[in-house]
Amino acid sequence: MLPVADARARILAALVPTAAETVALPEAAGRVLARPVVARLTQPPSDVSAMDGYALRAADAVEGATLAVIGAAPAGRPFAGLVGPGQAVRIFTGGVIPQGADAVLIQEDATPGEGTVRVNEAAREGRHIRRRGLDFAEGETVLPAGRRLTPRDIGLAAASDNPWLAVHRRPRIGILATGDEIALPGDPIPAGGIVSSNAHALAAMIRGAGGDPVVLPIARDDARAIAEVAGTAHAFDLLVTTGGASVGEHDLVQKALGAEGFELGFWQIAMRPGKPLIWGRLGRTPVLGLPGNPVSALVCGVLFLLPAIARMGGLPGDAPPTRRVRLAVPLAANDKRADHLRASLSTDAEGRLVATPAPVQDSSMIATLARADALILRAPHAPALEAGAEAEAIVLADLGV
Ligand SMILES: Nc1nc2c(c(=O)[nH]1)N[C@H]1C(S)=C(S)[C@@H](COP(=O)(O)OP(=O)(O)OC[C@H]3O[C@@H](n4cnc5c(N)ncnc54)[C@H](O)[C@@H]3O)O[C@H]1N2
Ligand code: MOO
Repeated sequence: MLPVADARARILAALVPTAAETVALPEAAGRVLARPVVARLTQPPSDVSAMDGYALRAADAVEGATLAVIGAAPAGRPFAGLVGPGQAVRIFTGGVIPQGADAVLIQEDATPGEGTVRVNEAAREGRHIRRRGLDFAEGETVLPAGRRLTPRDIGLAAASDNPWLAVHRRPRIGILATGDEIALPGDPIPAGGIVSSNAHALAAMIRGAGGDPVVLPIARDDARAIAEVAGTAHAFDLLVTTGGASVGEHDLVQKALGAEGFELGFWQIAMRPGKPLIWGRLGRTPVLGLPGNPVSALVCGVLFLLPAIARMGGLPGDAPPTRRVRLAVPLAANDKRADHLRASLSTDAEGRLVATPAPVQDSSMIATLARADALILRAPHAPALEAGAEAEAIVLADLGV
């Protein structure tokens, strides 16, 4: 059985980022840049005033002086003339500093007269002037490739006059749920059957992580039904299956896809839940075979599918971030499989996170997973821990899961 980190490294090594597509700015938030964004202009384009007041020569602006006001420079309407000795131009925030002026006297420090202004406080050279190019210059790379675009980045792309951006295409991911016993929510449920939750939960996880999920019709537990989807695999950047990953006679995913040319990368991870995870390739399409148990499928989604989507979307695809928590109860020593205990979080009097594991950790219990805030990580053979001891945990809300 493969360690979790090795499995993730092998999955990430086999994936490549999707090609670039061009999208308009309103579509670009949350997408990952495939090419850098280069400023198409200099910002600000000229020296401009940072305040409402008077543009003048600092040498003239001594306390008590009266200057002639020879014009105005509102934002967007520069004053064409020259500011000479003893002169000033009325200026407003964002207005271009007229030639000859080297300071701005704010209006709170001035008294306007008839075509004049009295200086009540001396102005310093350069004061309240934003220099040309203060923010960025034409030709400068303002956003690097590989960056997930924040709303602030969208503002910068707009300010630098880039209405279209090259971003990685959303990875298109097929989801195939398998099993004779499963039915879609709302459909008739066969005797002894259950309603499929995995495909819906995985689709939501994929969409939230920036992928484009396609839920395929449920495949029955016979080799022909599963093999049928092999024909559609080429349409996807990744095919995710759930169920049929384990060792029973009805666990057919490897066998059925094998007849269609499936090449196994690895199978079985030293982890709980999620041991029977399958990784391989069908033609050019990578295949991630998740276990059928809902908690196993979704924990594997957090540990392997989210990094895979990040990698295909143009990001590095790191391990999920963890935080240090304190245990509310003691934990027994762990066995040889890395464990991921579903836990609720609270905050103690010192503001530290405290984790309480659910009393029953069965991998079929979707309600327990839905109510959990975190997965407490237990390394293989981790020793027993006292209540109050520290542990690492994945906080599910950190991942939007
Ligand atoms: N003898 C052994 N038995 C099992 C082993 C093992 O090592 N030796 N591994 C166990 C572990 S661990 C897991 S996890 C499960 C995973 O098995 P499969 O991936 O083959 O999943 P299924 O048998 O198809 O289903 C398991 C369970 O999950 C339910 N299921 C399936 N699909 C869905 C769905 N789309 N939505 C909700 N629930 C689903 C299914 O009804 C079963 O109850 O194997 C253990 N067995
Ligand atoms: O690993 Mo299974 O996922 O323990 O139920």
